[in-house]
Amino acid sequence: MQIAIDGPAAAGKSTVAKMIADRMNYIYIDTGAMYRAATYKALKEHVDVEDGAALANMLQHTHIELVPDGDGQAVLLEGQDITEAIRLPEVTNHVSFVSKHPKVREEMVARQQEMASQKSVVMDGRDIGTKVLPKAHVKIFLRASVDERAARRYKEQIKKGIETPLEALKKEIALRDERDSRQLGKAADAVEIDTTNLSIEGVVEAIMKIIKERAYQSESL
Ligand SMILES: Nc1ncnc2c1ncn2[C@@H]1O[C@H](COP(=O)(O)OP(=O)(O)O)[C@@H](O)[C@H]1O
Ligand SMILES: Nc1ccn([C@@H]2O[C@H](COP(=O)(O)OP(=O)(O)O)[C@@H](O)[C@H]2O)c(=O)n1
Repeated sequence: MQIAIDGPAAAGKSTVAKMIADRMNYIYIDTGAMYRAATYKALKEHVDVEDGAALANMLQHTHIELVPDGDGQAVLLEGQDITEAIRLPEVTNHVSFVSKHPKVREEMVARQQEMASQKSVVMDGRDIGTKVLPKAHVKIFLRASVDERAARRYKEQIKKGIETPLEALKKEIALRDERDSRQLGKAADAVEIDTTNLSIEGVVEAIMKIIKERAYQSESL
């Protein structure tokens, strides 16, 4: 069983994907964390984020692991825990440059498909329903207005003790939407959910309903 959840930054993908994985007892795979881990390493090793060949070469010697950790998921790079570090603004502001290179995407997509071949998964990202798991049983595309997404990030950062002005977050999200526009895709058979005015529980319930409907449809075939 494969569940694909795509959408732009701060639409709520990882929050609901984790909750769905928990309820279904499936593995959760955060593909954004993999692109973030690659970006973290490129910045650390001074690999030019505009050089696709150099990045692809770097990836050949890069071991990224996603390990279940309590409610969430730890990210290990060559065994080192970089879970927190990959959320820092320096990584966030460079990740779209790394993820735009076709050679980088090819390698990441292959790794993600391999991860999904072993077990039932809920995978979130930008191209899961279109490229990584085109045969996913359930495909969801989450949207929310830029204002709402910026407000969500703002609250999240305040909780972490970081105070970035709301306007700056709004600009950052709008810029990343633009830079990610080629990576982000809504599959023709994806169900779109606008989460702007929905609670987290509301989104989870809507997705659970779709999963149950799909399961019922396949049983009655
Ligand atoms: N429907 C929602 N209503 C309010 N806040 C939400 C909703 N969905 C997610 N959030 C909050 O918004 C923030 C960004 O969500 P996240 O799941 O990290 O988004 P994404 O994975 O799409 O970038 C988190 O702090 C999360 O708790
Ligand atoms: N399947 C994916 C997932 C993420 N990405 C890239 O990785 C970045 C970080 O993804 P993310 O899901 O962690 O970002 P947030 O939406 O959580 O801020 C995105 O801005 C994309 O550039 C991608 O290209 N393809």
